[in-house]
Amino acid sequence: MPDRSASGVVVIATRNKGKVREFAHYFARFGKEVRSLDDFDDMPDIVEDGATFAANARIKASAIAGRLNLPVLADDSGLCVDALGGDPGVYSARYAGEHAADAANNAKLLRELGAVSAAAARAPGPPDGPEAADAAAPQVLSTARFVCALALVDPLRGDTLEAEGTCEGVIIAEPRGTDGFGYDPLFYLPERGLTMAELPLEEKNAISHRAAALRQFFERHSGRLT
Ligand SMILES: O=P(O)(O)OP(=O)(O)OP(=O)(O)OC[C@H]1O[C@@H](n2cnc3c(O)ncnc32)[C@H](O)[C@@H]1O
Ligand SMILES: [Mg+2]
Repeated sequence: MPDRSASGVVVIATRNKGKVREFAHYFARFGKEVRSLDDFDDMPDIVEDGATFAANARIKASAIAGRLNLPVLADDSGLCVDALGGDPGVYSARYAGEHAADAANNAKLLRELGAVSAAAARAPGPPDGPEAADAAAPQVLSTARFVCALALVDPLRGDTLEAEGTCEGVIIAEPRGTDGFGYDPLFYLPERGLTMAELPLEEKNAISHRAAALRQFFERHSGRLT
């Protein structure tokens, strides 16, 4: 039977441009283009009130798949910080309030972790003194992980496929790097000596929680999105 869900396009139920960039890069290797909610008119606002990342991914995918009558992939993701008992978790996007900007969420994360601005705390010193030491060894505030849950709701086949991935790291006291989005500038990968925001897109896409979730998706459900 021909795969009626096969096409050159993957529809993703997201308005997050950072996610779209990463998915577009990822699916390009399969010759697939990505469409997001910004590419369609009259898409509903979705209330992400699930208790887990997986529940929210299912909510987003099924809301849009029902509207378009097409297979739709959704990503619900976030940051879980051990020193904060797993927060902000499913509240990552709205940690500093509904529609909060990334900078506000990052500032709140540092406040909750009790970080004083290193610039304010640092006593004046020789140019190659404390600053140079900071660049090599950032101040670590907590261990943490990014989590990504994926759900593909396919109304043509009547099924829902899921996968989940994580990426371990630590939260540092001062942001570094300008790539990526969200909490990337505060999420440091000790084995790389870089934050997620210092990695080029192709490297983030090789090691991130989103990449891990996609890998699991393809292992479990081979052929369904490619
Ligand atoms: O719901 P959609 O429309 O997909 O977009 P969103 O930004 O609201 O996405 P989520 O509800 O999944 O919330 C995820 C938040 O977690 C953070 N986050 C997720 N993945 C991240 C990543 O790869 N790097 C940095 N922060 C990330 C970031 O703050 C996101 O806004
Ligand atoms: Mg969201």
